[in-house]
Parts: sequence; structure tokens; C-alpha cells
Amino acid sequence: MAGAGGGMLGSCSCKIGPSILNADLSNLASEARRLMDCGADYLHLDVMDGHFVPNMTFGHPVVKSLRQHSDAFFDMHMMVAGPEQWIEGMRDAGANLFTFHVEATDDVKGCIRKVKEAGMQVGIGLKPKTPVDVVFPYVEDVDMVLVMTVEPGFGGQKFMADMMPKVQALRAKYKSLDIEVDGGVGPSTIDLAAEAGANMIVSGTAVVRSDNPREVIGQLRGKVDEAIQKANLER
Ligand SMILES: O=C(CO)[C@H](O)[C@H](O)COP(=O)(O)O
Ligand SMILES: [Fe+2]
Repeated sequence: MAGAGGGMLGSCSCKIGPSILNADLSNLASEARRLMDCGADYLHLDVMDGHFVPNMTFGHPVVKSLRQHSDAFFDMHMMVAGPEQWIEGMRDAGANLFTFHVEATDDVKGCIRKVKEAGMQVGIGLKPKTPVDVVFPYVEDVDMVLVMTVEPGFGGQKFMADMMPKVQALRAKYKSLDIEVDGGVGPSTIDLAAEAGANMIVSGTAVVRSDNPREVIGQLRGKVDEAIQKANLER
């Protein structure tokens, strides 16, 4: 099944993408269905290789299986060393957006080109210790920039508010860029992320472990929509 929503990026509108990292991974298809039915715009799938980060999750065979059960937009958060070697596999598995880390390759430009040639949209991510200007040379060539708000590797960590200046710096320079935040984002931290200018919101634990995921997704969306409206009025 080909992924739907292939053209989802580019409009800088609010998009909420639950991370399935802390979901019931033994029931991935039903978790995906549950989250999309609760109003998610896309699914954020965390791929960890045990090298780039000290944890492991899954690779393209699992993504390919999930694609048989879901036509959601798949945002692949590639926490892997040497992301180039995963491009074809993820494309064939039905991934829509391939987001790799600038720290993970010596050839960021080449990796961006290869992802595009493979027919996927491309995002670049940066870890908390990486300064934001490292991504500036690539922003014009990508569909999305991911600002990590926790040290990558595990779900359920505390949101790092001191990453917001990176989001603000990107938003100040690029008004219509899709900017994603990931890590510790939920109803208690969304205000900071939304006001800084993030429009793609990854939320794992806060959504997946909630008794009412629909309500949490609605709250996150409300805050981001409000901040976007405010920013548009101020322009
Ligand atoms: O990339 C990640 C961790 O490296 C996850 O996407 C992120 O942690 C989401 O989970 P939570 O909202 O629970 O922090
Ligand atoms: Fe992630």
C-alpha cells in the first residue's frame, strides 16, 4: 500500500505526529490505527540502531509490515549511523519522510540528494548539543528541520526548554519552513514549542499513555494553531 499524504509537508500548518516509541510495539498496527483515529496527522516512527543512540527499535521490515495495515504518512526518525544505507530499504517499505541527523554522516548534502532521488521527502535533525547554525546551509534543500528537545534514544524524557532559541532562530529566518520538535512534548510544554515557532509536533508518552489521546492531540493542535494565527497577525 502506498503511503497517503505524500504532499503533507510544505504548508507550515500545524501537524501532530504521535511517536509510537512508548506504544505497545507488539500491536503496532492497532496502535497506528488508534492514534490516527484519534486525530493524528502523521505517525513518527523512531528507528534506532544501537550505534548512533544507545537503544534499538526496528528497521524497514517492520515498517514494511506496518504499511500493509496503515496508509498514514510515515515520518521516519532515523537515529542511525550512516543513514545512506537505509534509504532504499525505507523507501521500499513505504516511508514518506526520511529524517536523518546532521551528526550521523560526513556528507549531509549527498544524503539529502539520495533521499530525494529515492522519491521520499527529506528532513534533517539536530541533537541538543549541536548548534542550530550547523543546519543553515541545508535548510533550502530539505522539507523539514527537526529540533530534538531531548537527547535522542529514549521516550519519556524531560523537555529541554533551552532548545527553543534554535526553533526561534529557524523561524525568524524561514517563515514557511516545517519545523518539528521531538522529545518531552505534551500539554505542559506545548506552549513553549508553539510560541517559539514549531509547527510539527511529535508527542510520544503524553499521547500514547493518555486515557484520552484524542483530547491531548486536540489540546496540542489548539495551542499550535493559536500561535500560528498570532504570528500571522504580527507579520
Ligand atoms: O526520538 C525520540 C527519542 O529519541 C522520540 O520520538 C521522543 O522521545 C518521543 O517520545 P516522548 O514524547 O515520550 O519524549
Ligand atoms: Fe523521534
